Amino acid sequence: MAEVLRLDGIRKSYNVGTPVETEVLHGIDLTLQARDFLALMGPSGSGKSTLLNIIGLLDRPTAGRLAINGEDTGELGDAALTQLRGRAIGFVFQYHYLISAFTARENVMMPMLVDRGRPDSAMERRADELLDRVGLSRWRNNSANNMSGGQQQRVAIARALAMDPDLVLADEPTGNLDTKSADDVFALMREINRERGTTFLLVTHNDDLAARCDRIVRVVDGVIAGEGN
Ligand SMILES: Nc1ncnc2c1ncn2[C@@H]1O[C@H](COP(=O)(O)OP(=O)(O)OP(=O)(O)O)[C@@H](O)[C@H]1O
Repeated sequence: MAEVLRLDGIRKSYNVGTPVETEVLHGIDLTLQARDFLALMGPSGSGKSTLLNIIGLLDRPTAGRLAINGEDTGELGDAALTQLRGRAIGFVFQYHYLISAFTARENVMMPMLVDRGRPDSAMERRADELLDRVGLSRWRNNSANNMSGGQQQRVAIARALAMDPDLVLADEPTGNLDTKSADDVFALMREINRERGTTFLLVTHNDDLAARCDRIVRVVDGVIAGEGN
């Protein structure tokens, strides 16, 4: 099976070279295969967001090796990292970060615009297909600020899929939703994982949702404290 992500001995310190230098990740090893659906859990301050930022190529580790689709990222410069991030990784956050004055379709087109520069009809078709998939066909011309929290999070999921990523990183994607919307949004991610084989890594504090993932990895004080399912 294809290996999407490999972390070997990832360490991360903040404020390096200052008197308050602190190491918050102390050697993380983790492998994700295509089709994995993994919940990352752990107490507040344990290092989950730090780890997610490193996996998402938004921050670099202080030590250790990170490979995406078999490609070692340690040697890549900033431009190459940005390009790899855009093509291989989709992001869903607790707060959707949609552009509120843009329509649902325009929001979903954003990653394609960043990649290709100017809008074209193929982007529109792709955005419409994705909105159809997340159940929002009829809403494509609505501005994001006229949609419910659950609908906005569905738009954010469609946007995360715009570049057909291998890996979707979701940081408490249902943390801001009522129980029913949270359930629907989780079920949608699960369906997409099964249909497309997209790998998902989900940070959650919700035990019920975690129990519905294939793997649960617990981070405590910057180390992996255990894995179950
Ligand atoms: N930019 C930063 N500079 C210095 N310290 C930081 C920075 N970001 C995070 N930390 C520290 O790193 C540790 C891990 O934080 P992190 O946000 O990764 O934890 P978390 O598990 O995501 O927590 P939560 O569940 O509350 O989001 C904490 O002690 C935090 O204070």
